Amino acid sequence: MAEALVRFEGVRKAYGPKGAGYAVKQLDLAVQRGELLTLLGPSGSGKTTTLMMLAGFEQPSEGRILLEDRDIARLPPHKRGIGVVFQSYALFPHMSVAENVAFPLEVRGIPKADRAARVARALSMVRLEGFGERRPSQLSGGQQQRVALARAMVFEPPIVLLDEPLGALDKSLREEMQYEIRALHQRLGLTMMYVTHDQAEALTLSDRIAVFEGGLVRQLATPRRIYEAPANGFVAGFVGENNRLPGRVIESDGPMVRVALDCGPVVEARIVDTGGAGSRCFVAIRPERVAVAPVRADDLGEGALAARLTEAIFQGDHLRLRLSLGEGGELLAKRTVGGGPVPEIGAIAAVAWDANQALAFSA
Ligand SMILES: Nc1ncnc2c1ncn2[C@@H]1O[C@H](COP(=O)(O)OP(=O)(O)OP(=O)(O)O)[C@@H](O)[C@H]1O
Repeated sequence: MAEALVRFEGVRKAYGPKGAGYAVKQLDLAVQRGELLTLLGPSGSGKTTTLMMLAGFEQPSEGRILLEDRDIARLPPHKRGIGVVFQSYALFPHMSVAENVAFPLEVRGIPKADRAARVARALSMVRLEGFGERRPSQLSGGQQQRVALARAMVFEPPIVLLDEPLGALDKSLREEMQYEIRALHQRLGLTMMYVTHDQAEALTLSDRIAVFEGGLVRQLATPRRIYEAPANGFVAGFVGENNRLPGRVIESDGPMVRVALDCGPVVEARIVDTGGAGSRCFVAIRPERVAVAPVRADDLGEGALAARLTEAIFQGDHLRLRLSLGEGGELLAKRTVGGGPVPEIGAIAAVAWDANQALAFSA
């Protein structure tokens, strides 16, 4: 069992009077030593509030926060020894890069003689050797964010918190920095808590992801499990693309359920959290799991459904196919380029998927 570095125990947070609602409703969460844990969720779901309570800029209304088994709820931020990186780089513009990185050491009373070597080491970790004399304004956005990262790591904190640190960067730089942060985390064995609303970023970076909604963690698991085995309809819809086919439960049989889709067809799916016969539900199936083939001689093939291809968009490594299914149903499929014949636009196509890959959620 990995060891917990940080523990949130029964934490709740109301900003105003409690009757007005909680920004964090109930949080029991352990961050393991050496892991990169991402808090992922839509705007307003409580991610930043959680991070701020750990950093010490907000106080929980209830519950305890433990760092290395010590309750830190009453400690001010600078006594917690936690590194924080925000979206806005928050570098001091009038100081050089080296002075910015040295600042946390100065505040902690590290002798001047020791500072230079530690600053140089932190700058080399983020590949900014030789940039120490520059001012932040003489650096690109990505470089400034690396300085902020160096400043958060220079005093070797037990955990580094990052709140949408790449939010201000353009897409390609963002992706490059994601790999850099991940590499840094792995190389140094750093424990990190990372906030983002970008699910692709969370999948790329994380050891584990906590998916937030409405002040609650809806699932806590590895990126792979979050993607392949979402615990509820919210996670299925929020992480990655998913077809959502509404319908009604006909009957369940062991782990499987038969669903009459609102658009007409009856399909089988694996039960996640559906109710009994007659209850509303939806079936989620990933676009890459939907096989699409031209119909030959009016024969759909066993287990396939008939759908009309309405759109095919070339996206380089794959085709995005849009299909209409039955009465008013819409289905998205992805297939690799060169992966067999594609039906013509407007033609009836045979669509099929493995029933085990279709997940049924209560609606
Ligand atoms: N200082 C504050 N005073 C009052 N309410 C706040 C404050 N900060 C956040 N809230 C409210 O608490 C809830 C959770 O906000 P929080 O910033 O934690 O969400 P988030 O998931 O980080 O969203 P975002 O991605 O937009 O930053 C929201 O409803 C928000 O309006």
